[in-house]
This record gives sequence, C-alpha cells and structure tokens, in this order.
Amino acid sequence: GLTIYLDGEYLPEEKAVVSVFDHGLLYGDGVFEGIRAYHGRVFKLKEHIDRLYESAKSILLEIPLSREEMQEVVLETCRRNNIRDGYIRLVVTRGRGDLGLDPKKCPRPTVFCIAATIQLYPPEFYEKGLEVITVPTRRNVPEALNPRIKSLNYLNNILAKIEAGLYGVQEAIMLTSDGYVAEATGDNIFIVKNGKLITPPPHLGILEGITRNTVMALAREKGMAVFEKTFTRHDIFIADECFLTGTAAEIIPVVKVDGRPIGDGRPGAVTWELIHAFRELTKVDGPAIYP
Ligand SMILES: Cc1ncc(COP(=O)(O)O)c(CNc2cccc(C(=O)O)c2)c1O
Repeated sequence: GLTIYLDGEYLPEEKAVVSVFDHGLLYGDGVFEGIRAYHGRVFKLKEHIDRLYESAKSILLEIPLSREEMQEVVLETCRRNNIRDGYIRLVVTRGRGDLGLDPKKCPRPTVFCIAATIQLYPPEFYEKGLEVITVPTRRNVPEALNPRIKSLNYLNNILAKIEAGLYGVQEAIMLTSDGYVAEATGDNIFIVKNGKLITPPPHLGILEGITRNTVMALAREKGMAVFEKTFTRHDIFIADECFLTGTAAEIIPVVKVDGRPIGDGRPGAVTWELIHAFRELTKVDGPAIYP
C-alpha cells in the first residue's frame, strides 16, 4: 500500500484518515494541487507550491508549513513510495471543526500528500485527438468564486463533466457567463490560427494552468506568437488547431468541437511540435527526488 503524509506523519494508507468534521469534506473548504513526477523529478514543483499558497491566501487559509517544508513533504512522500514517474495530490483543508461552516471553529488546517503511480490517458487520445462539446454549465463567475483559486470546490467542473458524458464525449468546454470560451473541466484550452497561439486570459475566470504557462513559454521560445485573448465558439470552429493542457492530460489535441471538425479533423502540426517539446522538458525540469 501507499505511504501517505498526513499532518506531520507518514502513515500507511489505511491509517491515513481524516475526521468527518473536516471542513474540506463538509464544505469543500480547502485548496489542492495535482502534480506530476517524471524521470525522478517533480515537474514544476515550485510553480505548483506557489499556486497552492496563493490559493490558500486568497481564502484566508494559513498553511502551517513553509513553502520549503512543503517542498520537502512532496519529495519525501515520493521517496517513501519509490516514485520516479507518478502523480502527486497535495491537499490543505480548513481542518476539523464543528458542523457549522464558520472557519474560525477550525483551529488547525489538515495537510496531506499522496504520491502514486498514474493511469495515463490511452495513446489514441493523443494520436486521434478528442471530440468535445461546449456544455450548458458555465464556469463559476470570478466575483462569486474565482476559478483562479484551485479550491476543493469542483462541483462546477464535475457538472460539466457529467454533461459531456450525457452526450457521449470525453471532455467538456465551459463558457463564461458572457458566453466566452473559458476552459475544460480539468484543462486549459488553446486554439491555433495562422500559426498564432491563442488562449483565454486568466482574469476571464479560469485556472491559470501550469501546463498552460509552460506551453506558452515553449511556443515563444520557438518564435511563435502567443496571445491571451478572449474568444468564442466560432473562433474554435474556424481555428486551424485546438488542444487542451493540464497536469494529468499534458497536451491533448481536440479534433471536433460541437460537431465541427477542427482544421482537417486531425491533430495539427503545431500541437505535435508542442507535445514533443513538452515531453523533452519533463526530462529535465524540477527538483530531483533522489540524491
Ligand atoms: C479547472 C482546471 N483548469 C485547468 C487545469 C490545468 O492546470 P495545470 O496545467 O496547472 O494542471 C486544471 C488542473 N487539472 C488537473 C490537475 C491535476 C490532475 C487533474 C486530473 O484530471 O486528474 C486535473 C483544472 O482543474
């Protein structure tokens, strides 16, 4: 079984339990990160930890470890599970309280870290590309619950995922309340038009993805023009290429949206070039797990 980090201890998974009074469970009151390990390194670990602390600050949740201590928790949890290539879930909740929702009743946040092997997406997702639809469920509005906070509140994303399933497709694209394209349920979205990369700006109300930011940097290093601009479904339909980015998915081509084939209906050349560049980067980026 796995060894789990929980509140300062490394425990066998059967002992790694949280209280039924934990506000992460009762109210989704908490933040998390999904991180990948490749080739014995934890990819973009600093960026993930920085985002975790930003999300926590935004909900006035004080994490009881320093960023350096948190980095060591992630690396040590990987070591104790012999992870060289895997998936890490890092979670901080408001902690155990009473049945009221008042965070003041939670004296100490719960912190846990899971490091496990990862179920990869089947290769054909990348070779053939995904068919997706835009769904009725809109992305949370920033003025209510800002999607830039990676919180434990994923019901908005889950409802969109359910709607994709109802139509027999694997992924859903959520629009903003104004009808602009926001993101998928667990991934950011890019379109390619005349060699230019376009992706929604974070302030639109999306998670500022680390894979998104990495792909933007890789594209710019290759001399491609990259724009953060709002766009609509029509812009996707007339795009040359479309792809999604996320920690679990990495970079996945999208070849059909709402029944419209994108480009020639097959993964595009720019998408493939970025997939290869990303895979190269995963070989060298991030702190080594083992000395
Ligand atoms: C709503 C949303 N948007 C974009 C992303 C991509 O962000 P990153 O490039 O930083 O990962 C996410 C993150 N989504 C995410 C993260 C980790 C695991 C899984 C999973 O599908 O198991 C999904 C997300 O939840």
